[in-house]
Amino acid sequence: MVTEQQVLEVLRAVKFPGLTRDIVSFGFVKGVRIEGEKLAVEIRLTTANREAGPQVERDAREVLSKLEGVRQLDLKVTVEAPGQAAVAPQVLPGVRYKVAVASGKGGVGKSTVAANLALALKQLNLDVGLLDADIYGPSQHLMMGCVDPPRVTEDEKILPVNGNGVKVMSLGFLLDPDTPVIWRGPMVMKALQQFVEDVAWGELDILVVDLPPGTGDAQLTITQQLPLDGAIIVTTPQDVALIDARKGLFMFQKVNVPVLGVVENMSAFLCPHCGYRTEIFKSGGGRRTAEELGVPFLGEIPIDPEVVVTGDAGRPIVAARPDSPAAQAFDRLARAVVEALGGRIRR
Ligand SMILES: Nc1ncnc2c1ncn2[C@@H]1O[C@H](COP(=O)(O)OP(=O)(O)OP(=O)(O)O)[C@@H](O)[C@H]1O
Repeated sequence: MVTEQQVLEVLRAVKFPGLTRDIVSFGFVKGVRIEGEKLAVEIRLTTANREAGPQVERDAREVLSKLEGVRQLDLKVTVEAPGQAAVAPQVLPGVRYKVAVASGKGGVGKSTVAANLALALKQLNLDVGLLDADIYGPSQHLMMGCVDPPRVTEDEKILPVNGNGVKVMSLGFLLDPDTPVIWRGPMVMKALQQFVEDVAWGELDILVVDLPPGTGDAQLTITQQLPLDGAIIVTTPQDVALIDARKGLFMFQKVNVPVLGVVENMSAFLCPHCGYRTEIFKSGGGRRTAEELGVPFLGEIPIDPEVVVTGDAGRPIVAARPDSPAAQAFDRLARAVVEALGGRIRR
């Protein structure tokens, strides 16, 4: 008799159309039932690509029909669009909005923006969570000043950690920083699934998700596991960053996640002594890119050494120095995000 293990093994040969990843590691195989020589397999895809369903069905049927010991195959492939109402209630039911913070390239300050955005939303009296899904360099637990690791309740739910009033869950709590990224893949996908299924987020108005930088398979997988209501793309004003910001936009369009807008970080330096504005990395590119791409421009965050110091100290600038120009820029960003989500954000 065929085993579930064997079934999953052969299904690993079925790649998600257009990607190098297979449908098993994406978590699309939802059920395998074996009764004697009868095999029933259910595959549920989350994608906006209409051709994906028939192609996966063809490929899966081909590999499954070659399994010895199977006489009758009942294969069911269903396709749901990301963010579709049918999917949303199962995933994070207490969370009103899930918004990703993404960047086309590393080092543009995506994590800094995610942390401060979460805090600025908190200051608008919202219940906020922050999920750090940056597999390459999870840093939110440090930036948000979370000292203790998460606790597990009696019914085996993980409690997010309080960081400056925001509920924080970070891959950094789980990953040994020395584990090479190449080994992290399966562990990370499992951990992310847990963040969605086993973390007691409770009732939240908004969950901010810090994505890994870039626009590859890892980012796509995460955006497919989490039905997102929107994404914010962080860029710096240099041309290279702007080119990558465009890639970010196209990635979200591919998976049908609305891009709420572009934010330009490290925009200009405002001298704290005389107020003089110096455009260290140029300025205005974020706005131009947003206009070209037809998405809203959500604002500019100035370069400020205090952003680094406060982030490293575990109390980001929005919490530590709410009157500073950078904190005020984050406040404007938070209001723009609320606006982009339709204004009525409270549960
Ligand atoms: N507006 C800002 N002014 C000054 N420094 C900033 C600003 N934003 C971010 N930084 C600093 O830039 C560095 C990179 O920021 P951060 O780690 O948030 O980037 P990232 O895009 O998330 O990086 P990664 O690609 O590693 O995920 C940090 O030292 C951070 O403190």
